[in-house]
Amino acid sequence: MRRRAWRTVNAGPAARVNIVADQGNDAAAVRLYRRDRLTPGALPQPACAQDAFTTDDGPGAADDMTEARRRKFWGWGYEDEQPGTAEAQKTADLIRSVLGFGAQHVRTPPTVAGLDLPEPRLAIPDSLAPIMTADPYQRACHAYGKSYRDVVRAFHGDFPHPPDLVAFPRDENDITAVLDWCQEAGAAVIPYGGGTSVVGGVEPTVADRFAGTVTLDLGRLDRVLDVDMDSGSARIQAGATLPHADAQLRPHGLTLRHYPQSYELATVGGSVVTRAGGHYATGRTHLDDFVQSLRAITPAGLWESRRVPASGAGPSPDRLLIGSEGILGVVTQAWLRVQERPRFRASVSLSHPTFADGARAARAIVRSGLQPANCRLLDADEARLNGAGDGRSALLIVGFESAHADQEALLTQALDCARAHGGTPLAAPRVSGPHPTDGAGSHVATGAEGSWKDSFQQAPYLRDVMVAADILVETFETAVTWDRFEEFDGRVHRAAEQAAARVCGTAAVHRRLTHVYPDGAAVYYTVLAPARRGSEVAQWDDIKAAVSDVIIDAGGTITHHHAVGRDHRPWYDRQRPPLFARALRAAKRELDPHGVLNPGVLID
Ligand SMILES: Cc1cc2nc3c(=O)[nH]c(=O)nc-3n(C[C@H](O)[C@H](O)[C@H](O)COP(=O)(O)OP(=O)(O)OC[C@H]3O[C@@H](n4cnc5c(N)ncnc54)[C@H](O)[C@@H]3O)c2cc1C
Repeated sequence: MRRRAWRTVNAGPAARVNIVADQGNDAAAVRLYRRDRLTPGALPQPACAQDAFTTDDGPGAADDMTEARRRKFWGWGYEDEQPGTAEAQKTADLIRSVLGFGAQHVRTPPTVAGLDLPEPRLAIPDSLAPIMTADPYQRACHAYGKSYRDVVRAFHGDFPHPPDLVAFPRDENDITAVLDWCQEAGAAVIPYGGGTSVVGGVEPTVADRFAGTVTLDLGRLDRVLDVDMDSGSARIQAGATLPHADAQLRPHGLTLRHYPQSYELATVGGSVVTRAGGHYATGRTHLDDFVQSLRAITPAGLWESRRVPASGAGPSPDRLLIGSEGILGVVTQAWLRVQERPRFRASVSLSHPTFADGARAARAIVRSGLQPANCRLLDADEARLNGAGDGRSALLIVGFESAHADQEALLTQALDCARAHGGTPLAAPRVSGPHPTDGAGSHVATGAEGSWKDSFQQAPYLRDVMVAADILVETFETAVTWDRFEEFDGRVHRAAEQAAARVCGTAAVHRRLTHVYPDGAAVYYTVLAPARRGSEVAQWDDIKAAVSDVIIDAGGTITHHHAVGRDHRPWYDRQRPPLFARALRAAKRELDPHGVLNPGVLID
């Protein structure tokens, strides 16, 4: 007999968290979502920690944060979204009932007052006092990215190397001034966008030769500066969060349509330099393809590329900065290709007997020339955990969208491909449009598709609760060509299951295809296991090393969209051609002669 329990939790003035537990005999799902937010494009600009600064702020302004909406310094989202202990306990109990492991009692998160941060090794120079701070909250906030190992360490109050200072430049002159001062002072500079890196990209762990570290938070550079309606492009400052960029494009009927799972907090600049992948399964989904031209401040001066729709003039300057992860320069603005808001949509969800069957269907769809906006395959366990299946079959979600044309015929074609590979539609296809350009009354995901979408958007919030409940939850991702796909996926999945079971005693490893290409696919694995309090990072590092070795040995990439940072270095070093590493080092020497920009990332 199925039981459905609704619980509503007030988690703060702006947050109402609804927890849905949908439990059957052998199937259970936990979903946690906030209805008032998380609709891409409709989000208000989140006031960031750094928004407390205005251009009129004087020295030490960071200490006065009372009016600002502050990000959690240890986890995902904002302080006012953090549920109280009783509410977190209820959520944790539900999760434990689904997974079968987790602590009986959740731990309470740390407070800034309880932190024992090392003293800053650098003193703020008078010239930079209006934009720099050594405030403990800001230092803690900028000490880590948002991977599991980051959240765990922050949750434990473990902050051995926060940045000594945090700078909030107001313009490019400020960036130049910070870079100049850091070169003189022998300090390393860590460019910082939304801080959502999951690969140690913003963690200020640098060699002893540096006198200290300064994190350069781009959050004040957050405007859409120009919109070119004729060419369908916009000039956007690097520090704009993706929702804030979208909110500024919306009055023009435009959108970035770049939706990483970290959409809420990630920035335009951070996405460009990490070669981020949005969750459009095909077509234009990588930031690489959005970029028309870039502007950056390097320690050696200004870098700006010419804005043209395409060019055959030698190696692309933009391609050197895209993916440079803050080691070559600080990207300050980008001309990006933007899109008209979609008005027509069509989608369907299908069950497939196995993950491999579903993958063959996805391959057939993209090989036939179709470019669905969504073509996401969840294995049976992943579907169940997301409340989108009973754990017996894989789930394929296919969706099309367009600003101009009805999508029904394309969906029918995709449906035929999927059926030919054992797919069974779970419900009648949904076709809608034309919707108004403001998105009102548009296609709302329902059924399995809706369940998956809710879970997808809420995953980072849920992870904070899992950390408090001693549940290890982390993901890794890769990509491989179709000719090797099934063997590769089998090897990696087995390696993850074995490593997680060896390290944690028991574990669940789920996977999904996040992106499908005519020549291959990106696979994304989620590991859930009981964590040993105090050993979580060692546990994860052990599992991660085992699976990363297999990924590289089996011919995959160490990352499809999470970037390299510091954490992926050992495997990236094996993946890239040695001569390329030398060429990259030479470029860095030219642009950053003192090597102050993000040392340890990508190269030494
Ligand atoms: C829950 C979760 C889900 C995620 N989902 C996705 C996903 O779906 N797709 C995806 O691609 N990634 C995903 N990520 C990873 C992360 O969100 C991306 O790498 C994102 O692009 C980082 O953007 P950011 O603004 O937060 O950059 P940050 O984390 O601040 O920085 C990332 C790197 O870029 C550098 N940097 C930042 N801004 C600049 C700048 N202006 N100039 C020069 N260097 C800069 C930093 O030094 C660092 O090395 C996810 C992360 C989390 C926590």
